[in-house]
Amino acid sequence: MADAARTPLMAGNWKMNLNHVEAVHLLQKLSWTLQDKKHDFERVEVAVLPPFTDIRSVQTLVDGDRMKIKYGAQDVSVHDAGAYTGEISAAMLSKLGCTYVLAGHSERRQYHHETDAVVNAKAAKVLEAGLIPIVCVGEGLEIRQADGHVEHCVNQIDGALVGLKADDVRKLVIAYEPVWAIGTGEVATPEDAQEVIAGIRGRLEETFSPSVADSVRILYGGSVKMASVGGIMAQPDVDGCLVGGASLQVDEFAGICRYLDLQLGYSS
Ligand SMILES: O=C(CO)COP(=O)(O)O
Repeated sequence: MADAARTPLMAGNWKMNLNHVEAVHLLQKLSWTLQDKKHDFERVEVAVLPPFTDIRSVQTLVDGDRMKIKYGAQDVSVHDAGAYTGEISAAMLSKLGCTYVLAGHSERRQYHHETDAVVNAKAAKVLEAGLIPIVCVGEGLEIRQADGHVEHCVNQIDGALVGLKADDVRKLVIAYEPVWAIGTGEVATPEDAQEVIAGIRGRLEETFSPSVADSVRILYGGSVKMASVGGIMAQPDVDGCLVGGASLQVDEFAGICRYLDLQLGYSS
């Protein structure tokens, strides 16, 4: 089990799915399901990361129903304001009540050529706006096969966190998502997840301090399902999951959020 001082976080990355009407339906159902099962949000935090166009509707619903589900965005601009057509600033996301913002998801790195320097600039903007970046790292299949996965992810972390203050790093969330496990049904073994996540935590200790390393929540992502979440969460350094496909299915995502209850054999 992960350190009890770090509250587990289950975050659903909806990617480019669900318009704002569908988003409201899914979130309402998720909230009812978790409420019905008396989910303790202090014990396992739950968040959703909808497309930008859904966030205002999500905010209205969360505020109106006083939901304890948190929400955030999948990306952010490195700029503050001005002539940057199509961009969304961290301040705009803050105004919408976001808690989290993904920085450097592998799909952004792959399709939009985001480098570690860009991810670093995005993380800094998110922190400046008082929000929490979820900094994503992960290796492709070739790197894994060449046994370079821990080094690769640790280097990505070095690049993404350069210049950040220890007190800011303490607040952030990191997600380890092996690219070969995203959307493939190919879930990393719990030991695979633990190996890389422990490597990242070790590097945080070296670069910052043991107390910073102990504070940072590090999630696993890649084909997480209700059936696999228990084994992953049993690892000492894994503090939650970043869930893609399964977060679009209410029962599946609610089951992932309720992994502790289901393990303890409470009603399912
Ligand atoms: O990329 C992911 C979450 O950010 C993982 O996606 P899947 O859970 O669909 O593999």
